[in-house]
Amino acid sequence: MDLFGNKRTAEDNLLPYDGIVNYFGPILPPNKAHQYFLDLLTTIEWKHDEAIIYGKHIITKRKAAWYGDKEYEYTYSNTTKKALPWTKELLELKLLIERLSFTKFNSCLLNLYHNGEEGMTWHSDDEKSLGRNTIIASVSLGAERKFSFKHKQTKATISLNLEPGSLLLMKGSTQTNWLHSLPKSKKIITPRINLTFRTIVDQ
Ligand SMILES: O=C(O)CCC(=O)C(=O)O
Ligand SMILES: [Fe+2]
Repeated sequence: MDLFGNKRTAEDNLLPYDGIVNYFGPILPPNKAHQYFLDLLTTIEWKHDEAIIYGKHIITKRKAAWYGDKEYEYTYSNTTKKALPWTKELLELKLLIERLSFTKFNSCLLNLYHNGEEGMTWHSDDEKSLGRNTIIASVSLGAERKFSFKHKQTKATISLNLEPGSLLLMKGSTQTNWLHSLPKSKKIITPRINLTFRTIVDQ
């Protein structure tokens, strides 16, 4: 709801300037969202992420996985992953998201946060392989979590709750001008899965 009692819709831009973020709210009924959550828990090849940060070998508590049309390579924090072939559930979700966003995606990064002690620090998804003004579609399953944006220059921040079964689109110059994060919270004791559908420009 805004100040005037009007309901927010997917057309509203959550960012005041320098980028576009659309929140669709739940796009799956609760029972379907829960079934996808359970299916993805067992069918995805979850692995603890390894990273080299300040020369130190780190193994994250959070688990991750990388899928795509081809064996796309995904590199961050000095480690590289090769995309695995789509599973049945991922293809179904990809088709649904493509219909709602009028956008084609060729890859998906998944994250599994076991509870609120796991999160993701401020970053932008501005890897060269995504190209400029890339569109990222983020689907959330499981625990509801807070998600925040911070402008790189003005430091303005915007937060929202990502509900289970919901869709969030980040587009335009969002990744150039804004950071985003999934803050940790001691109150959250149940797991969450996040899928970010992406488009890798040809490698
Ligand atoms: O878990 C989330 O909602 C965000 C994940 C994210 O920012 C990413 O995978 O780049
Ligand atoms: Fe991100």
